[in-house]
Amino acid sequence: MDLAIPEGSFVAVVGPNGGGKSTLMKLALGLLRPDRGHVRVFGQTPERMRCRVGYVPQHLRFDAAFPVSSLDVVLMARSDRHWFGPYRHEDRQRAKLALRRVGMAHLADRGFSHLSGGERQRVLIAQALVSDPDMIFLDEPTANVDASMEHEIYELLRELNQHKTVLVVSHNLNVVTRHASHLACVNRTASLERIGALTERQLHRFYRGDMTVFKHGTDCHVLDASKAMREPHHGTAEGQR
Ligand SMILES: Nc1ncnc2c1ncn2[C@@H]1O[C@H](COP(=O)(O)OP(=O)(O)OP(=O)(O)O)[C@@H](O)[C@H]1O
Repeated sequence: MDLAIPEGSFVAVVGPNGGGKSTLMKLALGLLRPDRGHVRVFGQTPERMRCRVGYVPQHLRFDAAFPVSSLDVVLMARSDRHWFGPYRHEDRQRAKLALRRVGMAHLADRGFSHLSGGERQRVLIAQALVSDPDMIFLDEPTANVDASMEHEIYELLRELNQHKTVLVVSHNLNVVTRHASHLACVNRTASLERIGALTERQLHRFYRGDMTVFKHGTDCHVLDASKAMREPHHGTAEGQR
């Protein structure tokens, strides 16, 4: 694949299971090394630029039932700065600020295991934000949350996108196409398109199966379900928002 992510964009990474979405993110983070070719992040190797990239992985990296508070979870992202000794005042201030940015300051002392799925996801986003990265990668951040929390999380990402490049893996095309500026279709290869330029045929090619594309209204986010049922291929060839 040959892919260049424009700075400041909001990229939804889509594609079938096993297509390579998580692998692509891990390559860009320097967690995996490519067998061939090279990856550059802000013109440097991913390892050197890791401090400028925040990451919310697909699966929790620790036991969610472990007795730690929301603040502790966010602070964990600062632990690599000083392996010995307690966190510094600056670390705590940054962690509190990150929790405030995701609307979780009031639950800073609550046990992580006592949070709802959506609240946990927000804390994990705060963890990725604590060092104020220029780019944030999120791997299926709304996999276990309801539609309303999913909407809230995407609104938050859109807000973050005012100052940061955002890459989010999702299987919910209907939601991501409302928020993202670009779609990266990944299925062993990859292509990047502005949302408005993507065609239904391209999506078929990447998913290799049947799928229906809905055209979002430009001034209204509520689909008329009965109309959609009568016109199942509402989005037709252009299939954009
Ligand atoms: N460490 C690894 N070593 C070898 N193969 C791997 C490794 N990690 C993933 N793979 C394989 O690479 C392919 C792509 O996996 P990846 O997790 O990137 O897919 P994905 O698009 O994120 O899938 P999903 O939507 O199911 O999360 C899969 O066939 C997977 O089995």
